Formats: sequence, C-alpha cells, structure tokens
Amino acid sequence: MRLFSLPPWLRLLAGYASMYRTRVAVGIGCSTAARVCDLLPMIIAGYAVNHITSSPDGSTGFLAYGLAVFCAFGGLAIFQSSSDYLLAAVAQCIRHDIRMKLFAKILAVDTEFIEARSKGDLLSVVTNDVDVLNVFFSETIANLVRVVISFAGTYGYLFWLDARLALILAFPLPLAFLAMRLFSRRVQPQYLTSRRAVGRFAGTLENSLQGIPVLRAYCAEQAETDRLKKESAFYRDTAVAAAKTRRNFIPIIYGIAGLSFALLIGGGGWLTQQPGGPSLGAYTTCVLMGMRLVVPIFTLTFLINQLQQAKAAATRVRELLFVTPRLADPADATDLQGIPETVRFHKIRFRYPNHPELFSDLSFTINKGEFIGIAGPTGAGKSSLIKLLLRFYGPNSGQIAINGQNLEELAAASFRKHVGYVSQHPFLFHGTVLDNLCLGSPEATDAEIQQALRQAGAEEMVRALPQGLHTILGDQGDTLSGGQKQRLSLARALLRDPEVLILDEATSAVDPATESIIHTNLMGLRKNRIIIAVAHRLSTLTSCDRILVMDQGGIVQEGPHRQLVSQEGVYQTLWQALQETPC
Ligand SMILES: Nc1ncnc2c1ncn2[C@@H]1O[C@H](COP(=O)(O)OP(=O)(O)OP(=O)(O)O)[C@@H](O)[C@H]1O
Repeated sequence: MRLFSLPPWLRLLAGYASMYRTRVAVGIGCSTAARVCDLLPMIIAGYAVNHITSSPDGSTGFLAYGLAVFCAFGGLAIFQSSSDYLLAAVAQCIRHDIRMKLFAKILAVDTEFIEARSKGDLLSVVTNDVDVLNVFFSETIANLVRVVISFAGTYGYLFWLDARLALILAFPLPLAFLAMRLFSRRVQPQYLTSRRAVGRFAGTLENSLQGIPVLRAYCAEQAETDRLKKESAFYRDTAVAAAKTRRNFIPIIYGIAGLSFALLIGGGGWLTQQPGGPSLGAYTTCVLMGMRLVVPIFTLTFLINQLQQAKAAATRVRELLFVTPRLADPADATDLQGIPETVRFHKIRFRYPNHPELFSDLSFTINKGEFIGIAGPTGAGKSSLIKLLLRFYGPNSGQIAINGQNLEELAAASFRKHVGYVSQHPFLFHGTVLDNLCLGSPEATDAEIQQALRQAGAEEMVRALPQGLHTILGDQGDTLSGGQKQRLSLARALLRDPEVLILDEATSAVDPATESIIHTNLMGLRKNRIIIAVAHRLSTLTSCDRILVMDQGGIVQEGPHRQLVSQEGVYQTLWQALQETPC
C-alpha cells in the first residue's frame, strides 16, 4: 500500500502502526486465520449434507466431519485470542506513543497557542481522542479483517461452489455500498463536531473546577451549572444527531441483508430443485453462509461508525501535532557562549496577536552584578517584558541580545538553563515540597536545599509543615497560603543558583517583615548575576541598583530610587500614591 495515497488522518495512524509492523502483521494474519476457521464449519456442513444425500443408508465417515468442525473451532479460539491480544497490545503501545508525542508538542508550541486554547480541550485531545484511536487499533482493524474476510471468503467460496447462488446473494450488495457512502458523508461532520464539543465541555469543566471557591463566594453555582449544562447539552445533541444518522442507516443495511437472504432462500431453493441446479449441499452451505453474513453486515455498520469516529479523533490529534511553533529553535540555533553577562533590549516593538501595539520602542541594557527593578502602572507591560526575555513570545521587530547574541538565534534552553524564574502566579505541582523544589535541580544536595529555603525565607515554614519537605502539596499547591507558595517558588528558583534571576511580583503576598529579609538576602546574591524584579510595591525596589520605569510602550524613566523619587514623572506619582495608600 502506498502511504502517500492514504488520506492524511489514515496516513498518521499508518505511520504509528508501522512502528509495530511485525506485531500488526501477525495480528492481522491471526485475525484472517480466525475468520477462515469461522467459515470452515459451514463448508464442512455442505459436504456433510451432500454425503447424506448421495450415500446409501448406514454410510460412515461422519466422525471426520465432526472432528474437522471441532478443529476449526480450536483454530478459531487460538487465532482469535492471539489476534485480540496482539492488536490490543499494539493499540496500547500506539496510544502511549501518541500521548507522549502530543505532550511533547504541547510543551514545544508557542505560549501564545497555549494561552489562547482551553486547557480542558487540550486535555480532551490527549485523553478522549487518543482513546478513540486506541479503539481503532484494538477493535476496528480486527473488525475490518472480519468484514473483508467474511465477504471475500463467503463470496469467493460461493462463486467457486455455484456462481448462480452467489449472484443471487450478491445482487442487492451495490445498494448497501451506496447506503454506506451516504452514511459516511453525513455522519463524519457530526462526529467531528461531537469530538470538538467534548473538548469544549472538558475545557469548561476544568475551568469550573478550578473556580469552585470563586463560584461559592459569589453564589454563582447555578449560573456556572447553566453554562456547563449548555456545553454538555451541545455535546449530547451532536452525539444524538450522529446516533440518529446511524439509526436511519442500520435498517437500510438490515433491509438489504434481508432482501439478499430472502432472494437466496426463495430463488436459490427454486433453482436447487431445477434439473442441473446446485446440489443440496451447495444450497445448505450458501444458506448457512448467507445467514452468517448478517453478522459481518452488522459489523460493517459498526465498523463504519468506528472509522468515522477515528477519523474525527485523528483529525483533532493531527491538528495539534502539526501546529508549527513560530518560536521554536531555528535549525541552525547556536548555544549561548559563556554565562549571561548582558541583557540588551534594542528598539523592541511588540504586540500580542490581534491586540494593539504594547511596546513601540523598548530599549535598555542590564549588566552582570546589577539588581534591576521594573516599575510602572498596571498594564504597562512589565510581565510582557519578562515573557519576551524568556522567549515565551517574540518581538515583532528589534532585537533582544544576551551577551550580544540574538536571543531568537539561540537554542532557548542554552539561555533558560541559566535562569531562575518566579512568575506572577507561582505554580506548584501536585507532589511533595521536595519534588517542587528540585524541579529544575534534581541533583541538589540537602545543604543546597536548606540554603535556598533560608534565602527565600521559607526554612521555618517548611519545617512547620506536617511532613516537612515530604509534605504533599495539593493541586497547584492549594494547601499553602499565597505567601507560602511564593516563598517556595522563590526557593525553587534560587536552588538553581541562576546567573539570571527573574522575579515577577515574587513577594507580593509575603508579609513586609519577611519580604525585607528576602530582599536583603537577594541583595547579597546579586554579585556575579543579574537580578530583575518586577514589583508594584515600590518599597521593595528602593535598594535596587537601577529601576526601569515602564509606560506608554517603553521605558520612560531609569535610575536608582533616590533619583527617581526626586524627579517629576511616573515613578514619583506611583511612589506618592503608595505613601498615601492607607495600610
Ligand atoms: N497573553 C496575552 N494576550 C493578549 N494580551 C495580553 C496578554 N498578556 C497580557 N496582555 C495585555 O498586555 C498588556 C500588558 O500586560 P502585562 O501583564 O505585561 O502588564 P503588567 O505591567 O505586568 O501589569 P500588572 O502590573 O497589572 O501585572 C495588558 O493590556 C494585557 O491585557
């Protein structure tokens, strides 16, 4: 089979199956043998009937027919179980492979894609859609073999046995193929909509579960239930619509099967009685095989159903697998030379997709040994600047350079491995405190862990936890307070002993006394590294070497706190507002 002539979704699945080609081939071979064994008893029955009608009374040899039928069943048992096992095992392997590939892809795609797409929908592709593909490999392939062998075997044998009877049985078949074509065309968009609806429902559900405390606080349970109900109902309706299409199709197929069988019983019976007509044995075999065709015909409806569902699921899997990350490392990416010593933003223009321009001319330089504060009103772009530096997004023009090397031409990991980052919304994974701390530093020693905790003002806090470092944190660290989460995130960043430490509102939820201790610790760490701290609470930036003040798409002021606070401008306004804010 030429792979490139297959439709894209099937080409994707064939590609995965080809990695297990031996097992798939043996599985299909066993399934084929099982179907042959399944047909054999009917053929043997025909011979037995002919034996009865053509032999004198008291003829022997029937034991051989019985034995042959028994052996056929034995073969059926062995081949069927082997094929089921092999195809199920391959299906599990492929499910695993596709899941891992999808997860790797999700990790590689642009932040823009992840931020725009519902997490529940992504989850649905990796779980539900991949499960549908598992069914394709474990059941659909076996069903396909069942149908092909049953039809080809039955008609092949019957044509050889008596072409007239075979023709009678085959007469209505073109109608069945026409009906199947119509069914496929109608049901495919319904299945695709239905798969997308599952994704949307999963997205809404995930969002609702995360927001349960907010829903409770705002007594919005009913409103959220209604929202979820709408998504669930949409999914239900699309699935029911597909089931309706299938319901309309099944009677047509059974009708055609019934017509086929009726013609055989009536027409074939008449023909058998005519001089020169088929033998009674041939008629018996034909009737038995005709009856057995009902099962494959039913399987065929089932099969088309499964194929259409697999197509819809594979289409969604493909859509995700084939997303091209714009910010992926270029093919000729180079590694950062040495450790980061200078960070330079030069004439950066940047806008989020479909949003107005955020930075029209962002330029600054930071050198090793500096503790830089970033201040500015809400929405000025402080966190966006950090996202550009981490290459979560790319500038529309201008250049970000590390040690003079263009960030976009670097292998991202060669820079990121020098970075410790605490985001505005610190994220902790389900697992122990230790697991979370060692995320970027699996080799860290006990002494290093304790030191990082001390620097982040988290030593006492961790000691007070029920199992200390081995305490399990709930999803997203929900069993900790906001300030505790921030301190653990800071300790995680410090444990990497990074040359570039980026803190985005990293201590905003920590009490002022602890925050002051943390800052003193950080000031002591700035020698030989670059520290960038974004903060609204300007009091935390007063000891910074320099503060970059952002507004209106760029840096509007720059200097140490003392200088800025004495100058008229954005910083002074922010500082005065802070002084006037009642504690
Ligand atoms: N992923 C995104 N897609 C589109 N717009 C975004 C995205 N992230 C931020 N923005 C917009 O970019 C602007 C700057 O956001 P950013 O978070 O960088 O500001 P900030 O200065 O850090 O604000 P704050 O002080 O409130 O944290 C805002 O108008 C925000 O709505």
